[in-house]
Amino acid sequence: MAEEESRAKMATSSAELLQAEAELVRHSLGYLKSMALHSAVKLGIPDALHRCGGAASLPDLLSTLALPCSKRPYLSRLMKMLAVEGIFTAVAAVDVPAAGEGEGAAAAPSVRYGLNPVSRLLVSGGVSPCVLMGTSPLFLEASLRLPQWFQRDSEGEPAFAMAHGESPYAATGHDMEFNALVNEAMGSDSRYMAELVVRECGEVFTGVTSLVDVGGGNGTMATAIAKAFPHVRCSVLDLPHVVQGVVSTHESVEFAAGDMMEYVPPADAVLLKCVLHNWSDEDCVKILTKCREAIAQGAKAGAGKVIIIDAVVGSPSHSQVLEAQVLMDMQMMMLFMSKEREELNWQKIFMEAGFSHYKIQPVLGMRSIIQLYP
Ligand SMILES: C[S@@+](CC[C@H](N)C(=O)[O-])C[C@H]1O[C@@H](n2cnc3c(N)ncnc32)[C@H](O)[C@@H]1O
Ligand SMILES: COc1cc(O)c2c(=O)c(O)c(-c3ccc(O)c(O)c3)oc2c1
Repeated sequence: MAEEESRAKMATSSAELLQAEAELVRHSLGYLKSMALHSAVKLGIPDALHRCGGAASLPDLLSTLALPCSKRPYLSRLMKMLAVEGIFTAVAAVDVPAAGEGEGAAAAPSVRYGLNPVSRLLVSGGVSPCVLMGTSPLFLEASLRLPQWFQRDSEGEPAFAMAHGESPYAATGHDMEFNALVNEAMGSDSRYMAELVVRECGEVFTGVTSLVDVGGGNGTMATAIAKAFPHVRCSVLDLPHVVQGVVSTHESVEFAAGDMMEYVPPADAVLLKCVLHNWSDEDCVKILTKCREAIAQGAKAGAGKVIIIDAVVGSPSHSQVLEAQVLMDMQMMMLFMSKEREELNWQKIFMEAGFSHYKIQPVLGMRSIIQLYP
């Protein structure tokens, strides 16, 4: 056995072994990337760089952040790591000695850190609440339970519930800080997605006069659709405690309290954004059957459609997109024991719910827009 092992090692070149070791360090310390990103958002670094015109030297950046003197020397380490990971740009600059520093003063090399497309998404108004939710203590504590969760025969109990004694939604019911975090995260994700949907696939709403956003939360997506397409009357269906107290900010957006498992109000089109990935295949069939009944009642015969915004895992154009999809899948498993689905899995659900055909447009990065027809 030992001989076999050493032969296997010899077959692997030293270069490959060293590369493999570096790869393992990257992955085992990968949580430090998440926490460095979390720190950058908490410290307000993307906003600070934005205020500096998009890029700043470390001294300029430090002058806008309220860090204690003892920690100021360490900011360069955080910025260096995040730049290596592609979150910020780092451009070497040469500091010319200030007047009066003397002829002989050496020009000191320095770095200017800047925003790139990734960190620009973290400037206020972007998706930094999603980062804070994904790296929140409640999520991290749940992830620490994963080995125990795999080993324990705990029928139907996700790792989140094993760690906290309740589901994420139950936690939002009494932990106001967590509730605000989840609402801000889902709201920011919807604002950003709505902009892209309107820009990339506005034709989806052609001919639609009424739309119900099922599980539409505080109505961020419905409001964006109503603003972009004034011919669409929108309503949001969500659980009573979610819609209670929500004030509509657009005259053609209404709110209805209800259970999508029981009834979906009639409309030309039904939207489900990031809802089905919380549910089992059987529950998705139930929800989609109610949605099909809603368009059968609300739209002209044969017209009407269900619009799903969710991931379709597999064969994306970028490996980062696949990585994001499988990470979201792990997150769904940890929170709800639900999943992100591949096309064949979706297809089975659509057919069981009585739809005749569907169209997938992979135009939203890790998510797709899927249209279902009766
Ligand atoms: C992951 S959130 C998605 C929210 C929104 N669509 C978005 O993308 O920001 C899922 C939503 O489904 C709602 N929900 C859960 N169970 C529901 C039910 N039985 N009937 C209606 N809505 C429900 C939740 O309250 C929550 O707002
Ligand atoms: C109560 O906690 C929940 C419940 C959910 O149902 C979702 C959910 O559905 C979801 O998409 C996300 C999510 C969206 C975008 C992200 O970048 C991200 O990291 C997570 O988080 C959720 C959190």
